[in-house]
Amino acid sequence: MTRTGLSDTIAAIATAPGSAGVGIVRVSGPRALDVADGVFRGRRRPSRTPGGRFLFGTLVAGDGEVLDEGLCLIFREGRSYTGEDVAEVQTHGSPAVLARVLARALELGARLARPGEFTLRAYLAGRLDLAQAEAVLGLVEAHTDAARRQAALGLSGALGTRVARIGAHLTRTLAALQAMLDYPEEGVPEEDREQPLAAARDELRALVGTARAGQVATRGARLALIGRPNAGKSSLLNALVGYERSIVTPIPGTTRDYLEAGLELAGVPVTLVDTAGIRDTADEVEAAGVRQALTLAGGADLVIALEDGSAPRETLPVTLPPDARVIRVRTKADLPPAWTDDSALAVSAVTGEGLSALRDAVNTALLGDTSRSEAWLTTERQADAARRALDHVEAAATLPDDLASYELEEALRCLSELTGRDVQEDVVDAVFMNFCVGK
Ligand SMILES: Nc1nc2c(c(=O)[nH]1)N(C=O)[C@@H](CNc1ccc(C(=O)N[C@@H](CCC(=O)O)C(=O)O)cc1)CN2
Ligand SMILES: Nc1nc2c(ncn2[C@@H]2O[C@H](COP(=O)(O)OP(=O)(O)OP(=O)(O)O)[C@@H](O)[C@H]2O)c(=O)[nH]1
Ligand SMILES: [Mg+2]
Repeated sequence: MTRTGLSDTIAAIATAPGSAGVGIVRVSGPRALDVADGVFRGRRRPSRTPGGRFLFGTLVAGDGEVLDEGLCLIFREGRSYTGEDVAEVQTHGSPAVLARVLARALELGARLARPGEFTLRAYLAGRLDLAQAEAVLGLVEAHTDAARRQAALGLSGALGTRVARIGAHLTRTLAALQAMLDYPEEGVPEEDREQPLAAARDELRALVGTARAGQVATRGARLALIGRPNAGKSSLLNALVGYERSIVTPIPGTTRDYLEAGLELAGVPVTLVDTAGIRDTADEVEAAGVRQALTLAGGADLVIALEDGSAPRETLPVTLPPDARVIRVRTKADLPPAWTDDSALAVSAVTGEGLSALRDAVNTALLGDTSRSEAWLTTERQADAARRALDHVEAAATLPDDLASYELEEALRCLSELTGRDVQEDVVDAVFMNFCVGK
């Protein structure tokens, strides 16, 4: 479906809807410069202008009415974002102007671009690999610096480089195995096959280990605040977001329905979820809130388990997720402690004590010790391909040479899928489905 009409000339508004300083209509394809000739009037015709130039002039409707003044940028085939002839008409950023310029381009024979079609064309022209195309989408959607950094790394091809390094280890191992099968009497030194295989395995494990951080950085994370009534959950949420989002009273059982608040923690978009205090209760409404709290804890990326530090300790009547997904907090640290526990962070919502240590702990729990300068796996598609590659590599280590070769070839296939050199059309289509029109 995405693959029909790829030699058409396409047009779309490339800037966000609404008023802005400047707005852009982008046209790409074999007739892009003819379309530009029809809508743009300047000292030269776009079709007579070399690539890499821009012209100043007016934008005109079919009946000659001047729509706006603006610029026309000219890119020639082979030296443009899509690889095709491209004309960009840059107007004042008015939705009314942009709508008329686009309408004129369609009148002149362009068709409306499908979502992601400019970037799809760049991919099909070999100007971007699939991981880079995903990074373009990630950049467009990046609302935090952590998301932007990973997308920019992906776009630069850093993920592709990391994957290629693993592929090179696998190819070396395969060559050694092949030599052993072809010339068994000659023998191949142990280090020629064991070492590259171990290197590939270690690097793949590290790469797979970045998937959680990569998805958290791009998609954000949900953090559930869990504890007994009066533990200080709502107060902590308010302290973290910096305003009175949730009702706080000295009465246990204040929060019944859950509520959410968004904030940015260490560059990661975080949704904090305040929940009802967990206890056995005969109150039907409160009991429903308690059940909801347990469900929310189960679905969260990270649970913050709060215990009142100013009162005798009572264990939480719930099974928490594994340690990596829980941060324990002793609340009300401004009051004399009724108990202490080294595994619980002391925090006061009143004085702010411990809040920055809590932010650090959240950051570590979400992003781990993954190096920030290396490219991460940022989509589930990438993570899935890397995990399958790792499975094959781990299988290869335990198998006789001929079967190991097969596993390594499969692993290489998964890696090339990751960067998009060997992917099914429907996988490519699924990636571009998420794009907006104009990208
Ligand atoms: N106005 C505008 N800004 C934009 C884009 C765009 O298309 N238009 N981009 C789009 O998303 C991004 C920039 N990406 C681009 C990537 C390659 C080329 C390009 O024309 N490359 C040619 C020529 C290089 C050169 O002259 O040195 C090439 O690689 O051959 C243009 C934009 C972000 N900013
Ligand atoms: N001194 C002190 N009091 C606190 C602190 N945090 C919460 N409190 C008090 O503890 C009581 C309960 O606080 P909440 O934040 O409503 O507790 P909660 O866990 O949301 O309670 P429920 O919604 O009932 O489950 C209130 O009287 C708060 O003022 C703190 O850090 N220091
Ligand atoms: Mg509350």
